[in-house]
Amino acid sequence: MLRLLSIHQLCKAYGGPQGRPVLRDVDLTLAAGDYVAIMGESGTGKSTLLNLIAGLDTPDAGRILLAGRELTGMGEAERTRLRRRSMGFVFQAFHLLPHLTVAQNVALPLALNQVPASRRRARVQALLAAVGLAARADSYPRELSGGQMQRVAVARALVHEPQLLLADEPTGNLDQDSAAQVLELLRRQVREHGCTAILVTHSRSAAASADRVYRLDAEGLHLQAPARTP
Ligand SMILES: Nc1ncnc2c1ncn2[C@@H]1O[C@H](COP(=O)(O)OP(=O)(O)OP(=O)(O)O)[C@@H](O)[C@H]1O
Repeated sequence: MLRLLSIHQLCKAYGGPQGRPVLRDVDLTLAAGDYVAIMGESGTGKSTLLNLIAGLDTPDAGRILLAGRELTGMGEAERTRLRRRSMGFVFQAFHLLPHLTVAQNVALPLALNQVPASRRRARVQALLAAVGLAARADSYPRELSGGQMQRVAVARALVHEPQLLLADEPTGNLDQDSAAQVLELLRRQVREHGCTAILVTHSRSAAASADRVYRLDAEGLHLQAPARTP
């Protein structure tokens, strides 16, 4: 099985290496197609870990490899290119651009990756159809419900076929029914795209949608639950 993400002995403190440690000796290995959840008390460093994996921040020690490429050895411009091309993001607060339509929001990663406009249209339509929002392509985010906005965000996160999807508390702003719908959709889409996904969540029911659940605490990242039956 192809090893998609390898994290070795990752350490991060804020205020420099002598500052307050947040992550200590974190290890994680994910195969292509893995869908895992990370839980943990508030402040244990879950978002910090996602930021390091995304290359938005740099660790004090340790290594991160994505499909064999060492992120921790790259300069900022190369990390940005890799992030744009190979990663998709879903956030708690949706982060859709309010002045762009639904279709324009979904097309953003394609534009950033210089996919020709002629090829963007079909791809955006396919993704919007997949998340059940083909009829809302010309709507603006303010005209949608929270659950619909998050479905747009899922389409945007996958439209450029990233290898890795990072979702930080994607159901945190949703009611129970919308949360369940978004999780089901996320899982199905991740499977269909053959993507690897990390879901950070406080919600046990959200975590239960993953194949494995890890817990992050001051000692590191621990596997909490065995793989669920597919
Ligand atoms: N840029 C920063 N500068 C200084 N301290 C920071 C910074 N970002 C996060 N921290 C601190 O690092 C610790 C971990 O924060 P982080 O947001 O990663 O935790 P979390 O597990 O995601 O928390 P939550 O579940 O509440 O979102 C917290 O104590 C936080 O205050």
